[in-house]
Amino acid sequence: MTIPFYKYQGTGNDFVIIDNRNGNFTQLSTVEIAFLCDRRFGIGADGLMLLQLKDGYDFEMVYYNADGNEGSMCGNGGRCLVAFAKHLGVIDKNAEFLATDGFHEAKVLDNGWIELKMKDVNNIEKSPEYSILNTGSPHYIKWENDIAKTAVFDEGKRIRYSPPFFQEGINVNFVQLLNDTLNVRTYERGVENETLSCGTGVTAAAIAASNDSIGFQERKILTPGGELKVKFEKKSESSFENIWLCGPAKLVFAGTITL
Ligand SMILES: N[C@@H](CCC[C@H](N)C(=O)O)C(=O)O
Repeated sequence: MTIPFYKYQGTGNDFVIIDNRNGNFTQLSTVEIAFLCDRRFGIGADGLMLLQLKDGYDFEMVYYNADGNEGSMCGNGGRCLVAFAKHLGVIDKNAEFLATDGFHEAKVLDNGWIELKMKDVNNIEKSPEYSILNTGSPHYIKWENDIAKTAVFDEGKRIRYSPPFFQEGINVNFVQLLNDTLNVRTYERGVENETLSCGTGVTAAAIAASNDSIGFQERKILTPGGELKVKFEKKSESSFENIWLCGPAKLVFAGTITL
C-alpha cells in the first residue's frame, strides 16, 4: 500500500498526517504506525494523525502515539491538524472538530498561529512538589528550580512507570517559573522519551501555575521547541473553562511511503 503523507510540527512536536477522508487508511496496524513514526526506518514523528470526515463537524482527529497505540488528546497535534485542514481547504479561519476527548473549536490567525480550545478542567490534585490534572491527556507537573539540569528522561520515565501510574501511564512535565514565563520540558507517554514540546502538557502547567484571582489569566510558555501561550478563565480553585492553547503549526514536507 502506498500512503501519501504530510509532516507537520508545532513547536518541534512533530507528526505524520494522513488525509483519510476517503477512508482508505482506517485499518493501519499498530506495527505499521510505529514504523511510519520511526526516525530511522520510517518517516519519523512523535505521533500520527488521521484527518477524517465526521457528520456535524468540519473533520475528525484520530491520534496515535509514536509507539503505534491510539493516544488521548494531543494539543500540538490538534493545532497541526487544523493547519492541515486549512491547507486542504476543509476549513478557512475557524474549525469545529471532534477528537477523542470531545468537541474542539479552533481559529487560524493571520500570523500562522493556531488557537485551539481545550476541554474544561474540573479537578486538580495539588501538593507543594507536584500537581496532577487532565487536559485531554493525563499530566503530572513537577516544579523545578532549574530544568536545564533536570534528568527529564530518567526522572520522567521513573514517574510514568511508578504506582499508581504504571498501567495507564502519565505524561510528566518539569516546570520552572522564570520572570513570569513557564519553562517546560516533557517526558511523553507513548513516545516514551522527552519531546520538544507537549501542548496538553503546557496547558496543564499553565493551569497548575494559576494565581489565586478568579477570572481571565494568560501565560507565556517556553519549551525546547519554541514559544506557546495558554489563556483560560479560572472559575474556582479547581475549575477552569475557556482554555485556549495558542502557537505556531507548520508544514515541513510531504511525500509518499510504501508499506
Ligand atoms: N504531544 C501531545 C500529547 C500527546 C498525548 C500523549 N502522548 C498521551 O497519549 O498521553 C500534546 O501536544 O498534547
